[in-house]
Amino acid sequence: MKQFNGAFFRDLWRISKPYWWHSEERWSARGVFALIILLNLFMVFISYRITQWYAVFWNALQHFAVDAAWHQMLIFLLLAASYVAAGVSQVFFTQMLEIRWRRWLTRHYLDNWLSKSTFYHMQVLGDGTDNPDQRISEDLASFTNQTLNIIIGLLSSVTTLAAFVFMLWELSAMITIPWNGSLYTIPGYLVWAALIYAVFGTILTALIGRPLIKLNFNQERYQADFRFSMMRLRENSESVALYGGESEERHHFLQRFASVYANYWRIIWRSMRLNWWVSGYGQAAIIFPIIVSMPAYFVNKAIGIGGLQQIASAFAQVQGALSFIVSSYSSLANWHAVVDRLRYFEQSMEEVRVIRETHYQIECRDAPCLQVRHLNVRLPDGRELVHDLNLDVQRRERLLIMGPSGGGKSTLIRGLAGIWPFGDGEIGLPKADRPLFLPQKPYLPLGTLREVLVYPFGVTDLDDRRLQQILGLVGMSGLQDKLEDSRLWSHVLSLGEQQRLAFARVLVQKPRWLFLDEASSALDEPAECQLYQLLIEALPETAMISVGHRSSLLRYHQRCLRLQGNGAWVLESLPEQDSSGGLQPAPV
Ligand SMILES: Nc1ncnc2c1ncn2[C@@H]1O[C@H](COP(=O)(O)OP(=O)(O)OP(=O)(O)O)[C@@H](O)[C@H]1O
Repeated sequence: MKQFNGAFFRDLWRISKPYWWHSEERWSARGVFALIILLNLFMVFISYRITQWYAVFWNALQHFAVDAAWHQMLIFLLLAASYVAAGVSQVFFTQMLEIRWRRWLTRHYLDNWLSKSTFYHMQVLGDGTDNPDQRISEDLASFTNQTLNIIIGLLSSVTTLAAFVFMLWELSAMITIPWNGSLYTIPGYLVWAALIYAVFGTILTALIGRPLIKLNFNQERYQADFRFSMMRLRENSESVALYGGESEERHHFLQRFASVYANYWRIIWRSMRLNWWVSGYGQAAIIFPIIVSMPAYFVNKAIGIGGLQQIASAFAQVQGALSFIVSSYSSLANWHAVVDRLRYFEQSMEEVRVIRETHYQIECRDAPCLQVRHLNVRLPDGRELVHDLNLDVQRRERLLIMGPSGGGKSTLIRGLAGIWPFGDGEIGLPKADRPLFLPQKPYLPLGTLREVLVYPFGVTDLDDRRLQQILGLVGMSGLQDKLEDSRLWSHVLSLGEQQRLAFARVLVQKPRWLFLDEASSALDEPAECQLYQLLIEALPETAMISVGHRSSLLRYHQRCLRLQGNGAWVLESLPEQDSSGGLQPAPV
């Protein structure tokens, strides 16, 4: 699997194609890429000239030609300055292309991950992709960086090869090898020597370095798991502190870190073997061309020091290009691992999409009110939580959903929200109205209190005075002067206070259709009643569908849907509002 075979290149193409083929940036990206290639060609040309320069300069030195040597120094200055300018520009444009590509890919992946609640379905379906956040934040960065560097490196090697093989071939003609009293010339002798040297090196390096691909892949995964476990502690710091679960957590962290540690040792041993080989191979490359040209220098004196220098330099270029894979094996291994991880991530998003399309058969359509027809809600294993539900909820109407714990109330709400992928039937809602769903644990985004209040729609026509008034109404007057404060609100506020903020959100956004999934469960009964009363008075047009356990909620609703947990359900209408709380529901 971990080979640079057709499957790898197909994956690489699949990840790269949208940007280079379809994106709105494709032309500018191609233009910058072409510029990088041109700069590269220019650099190869300069290298070629410098290699020729070696011969002239060293021969001038050998013959004590002072003027010629100084003249060559000047030429070298010009060549070196051009090389440096081209090199710096090439790095600049490569980095520019890299960050632009990364920006585009990040948006693209975020769109796919966030669209149609894919992030949620990946979690619900227990999909195997670990740490999607890391895929998007880190792997995309490595992918763009490594892909560009490796491809540009490869192109550079090919052009270098093309230029220097020719030179080396010509230089080979100068080398004659004495054998059995005669002198022999082998056409392309130096090219063959470089080829054998590089192929031999590449094969051995591939053999020694191949396990690094899997090891690097695992290392990233273990590190992400380790980091994720600590992130969970941060999120649940209070609960862990209250449970006194520190030693258990510590044990858990160290267990995860043990995998990081053990795998890293494997990488160290494997890298050490590889480094022995790569370093030795690199050192030998300095002396190897001199050894193969020695007969020409010592035996038949066909070349001077200049020729020897030129051969060494040209050989180094050819061998360097041929052994591109040799010198960058570990980055190729990393690259492979990054491409694999992105492919798994894409594949998981795709699988979730397919499951959603095959299992999710709830048709959502436009309707004058909430209309539920033949709705079946199931668990992933096929067990039915709600069977053949038929129900209409009109504007201004309020429905309470009750039932045993684990009976499927929240799952039904998820189904009504269109995010639960297992079920079929029909749900109608007025398309123009944006329903608001309040879960039991309100989500408070990072940002100012104002941003928390206007989440998720982001805008409000209400001024500060009205927002402060709303905060007062939901019993959060202590926050009235903190609209611009940016804090980790979910950590600062108690669950009850967070639920009060969620009610404030309802008053800010005034939805026509409001779904409350135990949205007041952390409040005491009087506070819960007060908030319900407030909503009913402030939003008389709004239809409310609540999930709750407390019978005190019955008085705020006109009907009650009781789920039995085995698919069966009963719809009851409730007597008119009774402030005494003594309600006796009557079956419909
Ligand atoms: N992602 C999931 N995969 C498998 N089963 C699930 C998943 N989510 C929920 N369930 C199961 O679905 C059943 C109904 O869960 P749900 O949260 O809807 O119950 P509930 O009636 O809202 O319970 P409670 O009153 O305790 O909040 C439970 O048995 C639960 O374990």
